[in-house]
Amino acid sequence: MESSLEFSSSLGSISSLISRCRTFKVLVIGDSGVGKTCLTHRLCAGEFLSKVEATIGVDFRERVLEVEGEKIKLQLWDTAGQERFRKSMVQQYYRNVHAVLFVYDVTCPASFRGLTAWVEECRQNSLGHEIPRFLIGNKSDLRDASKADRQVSQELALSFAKFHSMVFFETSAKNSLHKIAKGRHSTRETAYQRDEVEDIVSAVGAALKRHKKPSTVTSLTYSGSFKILNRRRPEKDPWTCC
Ligand SMILES: Nc1nc2c(ncn2[C@@H]2O[C@H](COP(=O)(O)OP(=O)(O)OP(=O)(O)O)[C@@H](O)[C@H]2O)c(=O)[nH]1
Repeated sequence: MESSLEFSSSLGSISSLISRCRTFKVLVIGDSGVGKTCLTHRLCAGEFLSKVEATIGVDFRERVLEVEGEKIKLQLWDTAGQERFRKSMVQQYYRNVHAVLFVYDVTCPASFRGLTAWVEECRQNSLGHEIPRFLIGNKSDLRDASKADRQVSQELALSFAKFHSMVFFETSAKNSLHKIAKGRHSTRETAYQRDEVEDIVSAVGAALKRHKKPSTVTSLTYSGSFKILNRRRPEKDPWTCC
């Protein structure tokens, strides 16, 4: 008897958790090859995806997090960067979006210039200015001071972000830990600051927590990824960036 009471009370707490968990659709857009798949995988699974193929249509990934005592679920829509793999789905991408992540590659100025077209696509699909927007410069692990003139500077990205009312982050899906040199002479004394990718998750979560029109989730919370399309993927084009 005691155990069945325990069972029903734990069922009760699970159902209250389910009914209280709000789901937010987060659209991830940017040129092909900037690292949207790797970044969303890192955001949800906490690791770098070493083998990737071009996204066809959309891949979904989910991350549950707690913000100020409330559990919320981010449903990340990892969209295709290549026009031929996205054109039939654009309207679905923009339906009921709660936040947008604009991703570019810091080592590829063309992908930064391409952001203007992504902003325009949002406008054409009637994305309101109240929707939180985040600008993410990915692949910071590939920054090379000797090639600064061929990379996207943080100052330039920051001014773009300010102009478009976006919150700016520079990160790496591969290695987002900041190195801090503690000693002058010893490389072994290198320490690491907190994970930037987690900072992005927290910032998105905090912005969405304040969102006025969330949807309530009706399924169990789940952290992981799943795909909408099950078509065979073609070989990924070689990255032809700057
Ligand atoms: N060094 C480094 N490589 C990365 C990083 N993120 C992604 N990559 C590499 O960049 C390439 C493209 O990554 P994807 O995540 O497939 O790019 P995408 O934007 O999803 O591309 P589409 O699906 O075509 O839109 C792959 O070879 C990744 O291994 C990063 O932070 N650092």
